[in-house]
Amino acid sequence: MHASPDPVIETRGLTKDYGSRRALFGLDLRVRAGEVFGFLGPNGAGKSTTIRILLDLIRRSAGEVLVLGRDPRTDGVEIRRRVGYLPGDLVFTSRRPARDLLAYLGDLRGGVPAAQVDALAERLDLDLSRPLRSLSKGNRQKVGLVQAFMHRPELLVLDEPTSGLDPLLQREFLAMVREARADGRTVFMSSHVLSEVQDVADRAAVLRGGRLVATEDMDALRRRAARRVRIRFAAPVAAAEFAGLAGVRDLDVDGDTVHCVVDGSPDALVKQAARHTVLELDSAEPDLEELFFTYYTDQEEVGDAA
Ligand SMILES: Nc1ncnc2c1ncn2[C@@H]1O[C@H](COP(=O)(O)OP(=O)(O)OP(=O)(O)O)[C@@H](O)[C@H]1O
Repeated sequence: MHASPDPVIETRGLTKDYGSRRALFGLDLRVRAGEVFGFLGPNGAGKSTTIRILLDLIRRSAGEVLVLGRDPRTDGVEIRRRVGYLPGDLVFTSRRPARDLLAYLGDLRGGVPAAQVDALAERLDLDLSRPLRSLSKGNRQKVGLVQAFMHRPELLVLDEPTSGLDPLLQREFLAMVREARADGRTVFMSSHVLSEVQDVADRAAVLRGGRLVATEDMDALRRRAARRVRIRFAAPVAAAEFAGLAGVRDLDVDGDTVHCVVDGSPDALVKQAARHTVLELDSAEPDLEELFFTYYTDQEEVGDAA
């Protein structure tokens, strides 16, 4: 599959009112072909509203929307056929086994080999013979994931895909997302926390109170993010040697041990440390959540001032 230069999802000035209450305020969103895009925001930010508009499950109040080059308002059926969609609120009332539902949905999408369904169910440790209405939240989520992935759609739109999955299954799910991207497919997934998407997303956008407050390239974000570093030397070191090094802050030197936070590249710190004998070095993963959180806080201040 070759990547198209056109965005797979594009919204311009997307606005949604529920009666007199505005849920989305002029959203401009572009998701590129072949990328994994994290759509982040706290509960009530408008993630599900946006996603439902993309699938034409609800209608926008204003603005423009294109999904796979089509307008959901006129081509909703085609979009829903071509997209793998996981709803955020999956409820099943049927007594029939999960296998029947998946076979039915597979037929609607032009036929999906049973072996493909079985392989996904096995990966997610899902028993397809159980009646749908008896399934726990986690198992319902697995059925939702199988139906979203099983026809190998060119675009996956997943609303809170990791909710209800234990850590092992979350990892399996992320592997499925990586495989989809390796096949040239596009994944748009929402979450209320960055940590669930940070390892897999190429870019992420933050939605707050119905407004897009940031869109970030994850690699760039990682490079900018702060890391907490601890270095223990063979002999005591002087604080003055480490104070003022490029990127180093919150320095605390306690005899032979240096604690600090490094913004961006640790190069200056590493070179200074290398003048001594280093016994131990720990560097905590950058806290991207904290970096993203600053956007939320900034926005809150703007909102409070208004
Ligand atoms: N059918 C509806 N009628 C009225 N208001 C609604 C409706 N659906 C959502 N809202 C409101 O619109 C806002 C956005 O909700 P939405 O469900 O899109 O947020 P979300 O980011 O998906 O959050 P969550 O993770 O809690 O679902 C919220 O204030 C919500 O109360």
